[in-house]
Amino acid sequence: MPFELIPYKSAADWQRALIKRLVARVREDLAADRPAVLCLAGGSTPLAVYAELAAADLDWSRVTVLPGDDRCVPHTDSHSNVYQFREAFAKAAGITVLPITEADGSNGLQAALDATNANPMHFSATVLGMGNDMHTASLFPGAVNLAAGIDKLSHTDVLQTVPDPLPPEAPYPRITLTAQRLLRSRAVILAIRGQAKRDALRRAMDLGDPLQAPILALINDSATNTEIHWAP
Ligand SMILES: O=C1O[C@H](COP(=O)(O)O)[C@@H](O)[C@H](O)[C@H]1O
Repeated sequence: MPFELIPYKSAADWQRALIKRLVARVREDLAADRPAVLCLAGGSTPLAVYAELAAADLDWSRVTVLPGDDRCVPHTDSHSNVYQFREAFAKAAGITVLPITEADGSNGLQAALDATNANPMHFSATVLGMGNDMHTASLFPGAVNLAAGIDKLSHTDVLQTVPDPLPPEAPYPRITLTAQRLLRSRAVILAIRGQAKRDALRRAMDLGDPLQAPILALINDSATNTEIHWAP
């Protein structure tokens, strides 16, 4: 089954379940003496989850987190996903937060290549978000290189991209992990909230075309059971 939709009655239930799932994934990898690496969605939806996850009783010094995509802005800018992760995980003593963008906000690929080359194995978990336009990570409908980003046979892990049109709330070029890299993970979790995102998911399924609805490349993968966690 390519995906499983898990609805919650409240945001609090959704948040608790996501934290439990992520803690379990990290504990399992640490117990097996594997590196624990969480590839995480940016944007606004999951930030409260990360802030509470950071208080979990884990050996954070053995955990790495990196964004699945980021905006090409300086790391001191609050639109930067890595800036938001550093704030959210401030309580997780010893954690490594890896950037995939350049600190000065330029659109180079070196940081992304360093982050992915240093972590070539399966992620402990990939957490995805989704925009109302059905983009996930920075795989945007209409981007000129979207086909390369969702090609499952590609050996490319990271891409520079420019959303077209640029979203008004974050009008920046982006660096994104590709679909095949995001899916190389022991758990693929789409974490979304609100009716607009549920409607967008329904629209994506009706369209049936990942070039129009990139989220489909991540939830309709025959080799992956993507968990979709949704709350109002
Ligand atoms: O631009 C982005 O948007 C999506 C969705 O963000 P949200 O604010 O609607 O939760 C996010 O998943 C992605 O990582 C981010 O860079």
